[in-house]
Amino acid sequence: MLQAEGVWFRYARDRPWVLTGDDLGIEAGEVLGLCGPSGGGKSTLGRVLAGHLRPDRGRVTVDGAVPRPRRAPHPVQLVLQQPERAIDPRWTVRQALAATGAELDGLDERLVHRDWLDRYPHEISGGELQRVNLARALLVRPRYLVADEISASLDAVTQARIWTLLLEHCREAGIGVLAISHDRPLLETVAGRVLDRSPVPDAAG
Ligand SMILES: Nc1ncnc2c1ncn2[C@@H]1O[C@H](COP(=O)(O)OP(=O)(O)OP(=O)(O)O)[C@@H](O)[C@H]1O
Repeated sequence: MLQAEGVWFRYARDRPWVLTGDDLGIEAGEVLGLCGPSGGGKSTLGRVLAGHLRPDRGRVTVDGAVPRPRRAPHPVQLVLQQPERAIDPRWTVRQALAATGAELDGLDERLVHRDWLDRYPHEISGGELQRVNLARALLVRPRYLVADEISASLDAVTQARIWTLLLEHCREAGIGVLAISHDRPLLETVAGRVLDRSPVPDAAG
């Protein structure tokens, strides 16, 4: 299980608290939706869960232990809205995937077609690039995936296609997913349950 236990976080000592004792649990293979207004702290929570930000108080555990990836990839991978920011434009798709250190044998070819491998990011569409971005996160065999607005800039057909492929992969591999979006109908379609995050009232620390 991926668990946040009493997590507090603020970006600096002189900044307000964004997370104030948050608790959250995701079972292996579960898809949990996280909804809420802009600025409510959804992305911040996602980044804390994926180990990109360290909580000021509280902890994040995977199966009861705080992940301490040194050479191994983090068991919680984070994928964001804009794949063009995540993938170096000077690398081909193959190079971007290989940079994870994982064998390309494990590539999910439903997500990434072979004939995209030797193209550069600008030579595939935005939806295709997001599929590469997801495949890259899945290539390192995470236990959990935080999908933060991954389909927000895509048309409805592409959005549905991406979620279908992603959920299929995660179901087969038993990967738990935190789907973050401001789009509640989308979350109700893809997730088994949906949590609402309200903005933090002025929190004392
Ligand atoms: N790098 C940062 N440095 C300082 N403050 C930040 C940083 N990132 C986010 N914040 C602040 O933290 C608060 C929560 O932001 P966050 O991005 O987590 O919310 P969100 O619910 O994901 O919003 P949105 O739906 O607009 O993406 C906001 O007040 C935001 O301004």
